[in-house]
Amino acid sequence: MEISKSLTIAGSDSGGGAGIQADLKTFQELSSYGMSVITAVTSQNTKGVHDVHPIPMKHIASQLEAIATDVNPQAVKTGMLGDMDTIHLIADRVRQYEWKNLVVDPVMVAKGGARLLEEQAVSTIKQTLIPLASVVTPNIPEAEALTDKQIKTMEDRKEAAVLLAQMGAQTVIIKGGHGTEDKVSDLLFDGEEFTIYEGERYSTRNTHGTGCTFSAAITAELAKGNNIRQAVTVAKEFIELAIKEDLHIGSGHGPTNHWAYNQYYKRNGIN
Ligand SMILES: Nc1ncnc2c1ncn2[C@@H]1O[C@H](COP(=O)(O)OP(=O)(O)OP(=O)(O)O)[C@@H](O)[C@H]1O
Ligand SMILES: Cc1ncc(COP(=O)(O)O)c(N)n1
Repeated sequence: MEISKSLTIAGSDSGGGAGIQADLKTFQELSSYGMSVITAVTSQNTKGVHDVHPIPMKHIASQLEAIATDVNPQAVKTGMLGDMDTIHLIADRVRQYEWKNLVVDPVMVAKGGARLLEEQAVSTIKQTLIPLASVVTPNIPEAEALTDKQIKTMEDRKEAAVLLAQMGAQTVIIKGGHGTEDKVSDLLFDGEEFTIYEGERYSTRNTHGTGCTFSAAITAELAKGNNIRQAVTVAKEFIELAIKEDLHIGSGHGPTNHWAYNQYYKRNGIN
């Protein structure tokens, strides 16, 4: 059996809850071999982002090349990209290396409020990365920034999803973590049909890196050859358990529990 390989192109979170660290933990838990291209090193903990060191463009390019010339991933996700030049470089290399199953998580602002993408680069994501995306996974504020529309109701979310599909994404998932309903609902649009994934909204501060973890789980499942709906079903279960069975690490917004999914199945005697 061929081993599935997943690549994340994102920022490092020294606190271990989001970014590259959340992605690699998720790939590992879902049995996909994880690789990384680091775009920036953040000094970060559960209380916030304290410093950001962007990786020089030349070195981002050489990380991408090192992977492409040896071990090709079956699925790739992007997270924190920082600026326009980095986005252009990544879009260029994804095309050049013919990488398929691109999951674009358009990370813009950290939970604590620090900007992880310069404001002018939002339009670069729209123009260069979304047209290459198999899936784009904005949260509600990111969907508003990408479509220039306020999102209050489910109808607004559907309109935004259609606009994002018109920009070229094959599938759009607008995540509902920032919504105000009692239940949390993620909206999927595949260009034809809408599907709402509704689940319990857990009351916890430990939601640092939920978006990174969710998109990484989709990536790992696509790398294994699953289709998008199968991948989202696993990713929803993975993130729900990771939030529900939280770890209480740090004194701010703690990370999610990346091993909860596998522990749940072990507890229930399923391997
Ligand atoms: N309190 C919660 N209870 C249950 N599920 C949640 C909760 N918060 C978020 N989720 C789920 O987590 C996933 C990520 O959603 P969210 O909207 O929080 O993304 P995000 O804002 O990009 O995350 P982050 O910026 O923390 O990485 C979605 O599947 C969403 O439904
Ligand atoms: C390197 C990196 N990537 C992504 C996030 C977003 O996660 P959150 O919105 O939970 O802070 C982050 N804080 N840091």
